[in-house]
Amino acid sequence: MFVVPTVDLSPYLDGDPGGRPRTAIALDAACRGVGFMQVVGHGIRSAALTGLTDALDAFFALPEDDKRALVVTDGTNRGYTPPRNESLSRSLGVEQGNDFFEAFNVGTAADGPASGGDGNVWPDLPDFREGVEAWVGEARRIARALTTAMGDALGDREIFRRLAQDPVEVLRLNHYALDDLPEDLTPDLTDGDGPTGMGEHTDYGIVTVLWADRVAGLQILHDGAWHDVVPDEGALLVNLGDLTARVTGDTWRSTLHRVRPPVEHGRVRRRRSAAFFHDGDPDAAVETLPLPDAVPYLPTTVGEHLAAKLAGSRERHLNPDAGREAARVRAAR
Ligand SMILES: O=C(O)CCC(=O)C(=O)O
Ligand SMILES: [Fe+2]
Repeated sequence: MFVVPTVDLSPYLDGDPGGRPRTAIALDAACRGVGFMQVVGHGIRSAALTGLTDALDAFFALPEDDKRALVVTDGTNRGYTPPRNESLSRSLGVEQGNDFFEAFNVGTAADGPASGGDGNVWPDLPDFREGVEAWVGEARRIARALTTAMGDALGDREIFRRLAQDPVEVLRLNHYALDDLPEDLTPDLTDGDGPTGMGEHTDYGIVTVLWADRVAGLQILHDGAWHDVVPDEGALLVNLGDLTARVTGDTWRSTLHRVRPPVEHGRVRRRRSAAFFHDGDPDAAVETLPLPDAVPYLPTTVGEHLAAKLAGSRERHLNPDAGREAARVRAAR
């Protein structure tokens, strides 16, 4: 049976440091096998989660015009993304229609606008910014603990920290809801088989810390088949991104995933998620470590790699430099 392994991160947070070797071993197994894990022992207080979900609900309930006023056009990965504006599968060089998710992004100065600053825009909603920033603080704390544990598991505690002194970090709030099913999709839809909320992709960075509703929809590719994944009660999902696959020469996996929220009685079931991408410093060099089974990638920098991926998903240029991931998607079709 397919299982997403559980990793207790508390020894790397406020738990007993004596538990670290055990956590590092469990993490290594999860990273080699599935590339996704259920993370428990993260210590996030329920108030922080309520702050996040209240902010998310308030934002996506705004009138369309208010949301569209927060579309950012300077090429940065910020602000509102209306439905059907992106195609995540193009970040892999795979052609597909546009995804129906809508999203809102905030991030750090590391990939902010050329004019300086973090480039964030904020809706005029009480407590929104506080709720989102508090969640970013929690997700960042978890990402740091994870990269320390990942370093331990590879025998070099600082390996990922060296790539992320002042990193690109983006929080994307995702909302999957469709008032009307698009006509061109309706004939194919039976209960349980949804349209593409978010196309198949790998995440771009080092590691992703994902909170999601306990509603089906997230599917991950493992051993050539797509599997539904729902977070365990109180758990966060964590997955590895392409930069980690590059560093480890695919010893650890940047797992393909997609979102197809279920259709119930002819309607898509609403689903929410918040993905925190911990992506590294733009000018950090990314090279494959000499691990026993590593299949080396050509050296690149964090910035060059992210630019190629975002050009695919946002500007619809098929990414020609993602051959290994694209081959896996095609093989599963
Ligand atoms: O909504 C989800 O569960 C996954 C979102 C995701 O994969 C992403 O934002 O990169
Ligand atoms: Fe993702």
